[in-house]
Amino acid sequence: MLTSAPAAVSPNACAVEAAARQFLLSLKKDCHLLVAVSGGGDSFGLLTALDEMRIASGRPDVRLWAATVDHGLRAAAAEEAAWVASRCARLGVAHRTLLWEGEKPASGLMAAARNARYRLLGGEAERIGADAIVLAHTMEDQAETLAMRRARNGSALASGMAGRTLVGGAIWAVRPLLHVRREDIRAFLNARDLRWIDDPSNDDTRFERVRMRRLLHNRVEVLANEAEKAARAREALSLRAAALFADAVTLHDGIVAEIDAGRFASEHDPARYLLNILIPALGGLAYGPGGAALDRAMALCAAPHGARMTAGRCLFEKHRHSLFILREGRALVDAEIAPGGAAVWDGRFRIENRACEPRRIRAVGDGADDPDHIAGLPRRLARLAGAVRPAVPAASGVSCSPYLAPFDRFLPGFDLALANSLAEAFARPAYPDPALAYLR
Ligand SMILES: Nc1ncnc2c1ncn2[C@@H]1O[C@H](COP(=O)(O)OP(=O)(O)OP(=O)(O)O)[C@@H](O)[C@H]1O
Repeated sequence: MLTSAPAAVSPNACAVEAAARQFLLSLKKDCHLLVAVSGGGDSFGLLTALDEMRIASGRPDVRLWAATVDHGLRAAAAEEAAWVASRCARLGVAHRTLLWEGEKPASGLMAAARNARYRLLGGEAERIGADAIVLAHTMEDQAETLAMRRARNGSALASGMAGRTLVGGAIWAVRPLLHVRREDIRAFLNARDLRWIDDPSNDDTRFERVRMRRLLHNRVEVLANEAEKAARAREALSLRAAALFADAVTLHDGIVAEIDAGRFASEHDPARYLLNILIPALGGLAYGPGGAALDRAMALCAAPHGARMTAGRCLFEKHRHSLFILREGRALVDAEIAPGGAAVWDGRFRIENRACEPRRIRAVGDGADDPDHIAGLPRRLARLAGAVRPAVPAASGVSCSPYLAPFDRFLPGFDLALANSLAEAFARPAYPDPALAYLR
């Protein structure tokens, strides 16, 4: 384990105190926070600042917990978590180490580790009854994220990280240091003679983020300002998409979207944004197809009757004035659900098994459903839609509720209104309102 304390002390150490104070003052009374502390300078600085400023800003009612995720990927991780635990004990903050157990994937390890980290933090927040999770992403993280998304998507509409993200449909993860420079956090810790752990992967140029960091040099503030503007533009676009959803989309039985093709063709930007959410919601994937697939789907709005395509596990069909979208009938995988267990099936339905035996969930398949069952749908589409539902026999002890893949794992704050419009149409509860969850 390495700890370090570079000598330079920036005059901006108080930026950390100011951000912590502002955040604390925004919180509801008796707010319970779970601070995600890796032991690095950013998150240890955040915990220290929140602890100190709780008293200094007159918010002793705010209670802090801390958690460290040991991904089980580096030998030193357990020792680092123990170090965080010892620092928390000194501050009088309850701490828990959360271990990522089970098989690790051979590819996509970093994304899987990130998903596991948020799942574990969400579970711990629920266990202790926290009102929000607090993360220590900095201005540098914001600038790197924006630059990486631009490089990947080549889009002028790329945005940075949201100031808050709903995790697992249940708890908001908040980023109060998004406007604070990393060097200021280091200066804050140095001024208190506190040390932290330097994670060696922060210098590992096999990671895109590390390579991007080296390229950015002195563009951090410029990019962070651009991220701020992009966030406002994205939120406005998302609101327009929500209005378009209400006006120009009919959802049949929570399984087929019927789009007013003329409206979509005439409102290109919000329509494209909305399609990139509707497609994964109906296809059961976490992300929309973006790029060329999305352009083809938009072009289909103006195509003649009978035009078809597939993308993002969805079938698209143009009928006179409507574009229909539904899950296509391939790659529907069976799932076995243990007694008393729950799982997400096909990324579209949350299935709970209250029976005493395991239950195997599969798609209804061809020819099993009443083709006229879905009112207002052409018979052939009704039959196709019936076939991609989960087969849930009556009185089997199994219940099934809609799952919105693009939002139920991670919902960026920008999209809250849009997510709630979809939640209502899919007949599922609204997502938690930050104003009720943790804000004053
Ligand atoms: N092992 C960990 N245990 C607890 N919290 C962590 C851990 N790793 C990261 N965090 C939290 O997440 C914040 C961001 O960390 P980091 O920049 O490494 O994550 P990232 O993967 O780049 O971002 P994201 O988690 O949004 O994808 C940290 O400041 C800390 O609050």
